[in-house]
Amino acid sequence: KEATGSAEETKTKTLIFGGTGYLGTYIVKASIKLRHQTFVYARPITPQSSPHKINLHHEFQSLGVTIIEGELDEHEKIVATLHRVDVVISSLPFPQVPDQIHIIEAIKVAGNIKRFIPSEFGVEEDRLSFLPPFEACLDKKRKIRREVEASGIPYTYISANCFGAYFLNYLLRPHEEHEDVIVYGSGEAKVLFNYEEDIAEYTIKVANDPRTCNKIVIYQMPMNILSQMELISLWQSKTGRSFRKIHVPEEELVKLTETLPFPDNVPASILYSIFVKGDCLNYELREDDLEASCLYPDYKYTTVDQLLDVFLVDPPKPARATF
Ligand SMILES: CCOC(=O)[C@H]1C[C@@H]1c1ccc(O)c(OC)c1
Repeated sequence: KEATGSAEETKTKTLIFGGTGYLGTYIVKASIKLRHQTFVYARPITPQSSPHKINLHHEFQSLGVTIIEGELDEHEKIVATLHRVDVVISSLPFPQVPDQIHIIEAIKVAGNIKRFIPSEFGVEEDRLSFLPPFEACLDKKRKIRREVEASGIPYTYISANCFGAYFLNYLLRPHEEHEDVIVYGSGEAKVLFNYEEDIAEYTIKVANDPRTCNKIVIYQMPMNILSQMELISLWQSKTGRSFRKIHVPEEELVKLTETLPFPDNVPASILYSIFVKGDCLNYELREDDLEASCLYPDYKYTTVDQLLDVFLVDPPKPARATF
C-alpha cells in the first residue's frame, strides 16, 4: 500500500492510561523521545505499591512526564486532565479494558480530544474468531470499539500482533538453563513478532497522523514474519546451540482451553490462535486498512533478527499478561 500525505506528526500533548504497564512504559518513553508533552494517568502510589511502580514514577518524573494520580472512576479528575491534553492512548491490560468506558464518558464531556487509541495492540479482533476463552477476552475489546464508534470520538484501532521481546522470552527462555524448546503445533505457521519499542513509536506517530483518523492500523512489518521453527533455527545459529524441540499437539492446546478454569485457560487459547492458526496473518488487508511500515517508510524498525542479537547479549526481562 502506498503511503500518501504527510508523515510528519504535529507535537501534541499526549495522555497515556496504563502508562506504568508492560507496553505502556514503552509508549511513555516513545512519546518523550518524539518530544511530545507527555502525561500519565496512574493509580496512586501507596506504601503497598511495588518497588517497580515507585521507581517508574520517579523515572517518568525525571524524564519530564506529568503524572496525575487517580482511579479510573474519578470522572471529574479525568475530565480536568483531558482539558490539558490533545491525544489519549490507553494500554490498559485485559482486566481493566471494560473500565475504559469511564475514559470514553470523560472524553465526551471534555469535548477537546483529537484522537483516542483504545487498548488493543494484539490480533485484529473484528476480522477473526477464536477459541472461547480468547473470544471472551476479545469481546471486552470489541465492546469498547462499539462504544467508541457510538460516541463519535475520533479514534484509531491498532493491531500490533505479537510483542517481539515478550514472545521471544516466552518461546526461547534465554534467562533459564534448558536443552529444549516447546513448539506449539507443527511450528510452521507464520507469526508476526514486532519489537515493543517499534510498536510504541509507531503508535505515537499514528496517534498524531491525520491519515489514520477513524481507521484500523495493522503493524505487519515484512521482516518480522516467521514461524516458530524459523525463529528457533535462527536462534540456534546465533547461539551455536541446538535445542530439542518438544511439540505440543494442537489437540492438547484445545483440551487445555476446555478443561482449565478461566483465566488459566486463556494462554492456551492464545497460543492456539497465534501459533497453530497463524491468526496474525489470517486475513487480507482491506482497501482502507493502513499498515505501519508503509505509512512511515523512512522509520527503520528493529527486525526479529536484530532483536535476537539483542537477546544474545542482554535479553529484556520476561513478562506475563493478566486476563
Ligand atoms: C501465550 C500467552 O499470551 C499472552 O500472554 C498474551 C499477551 C498475548 C496476547 C494477548 C492478546 C492478543 O490480542 C495477542 O495478539 C497477538 C496476544
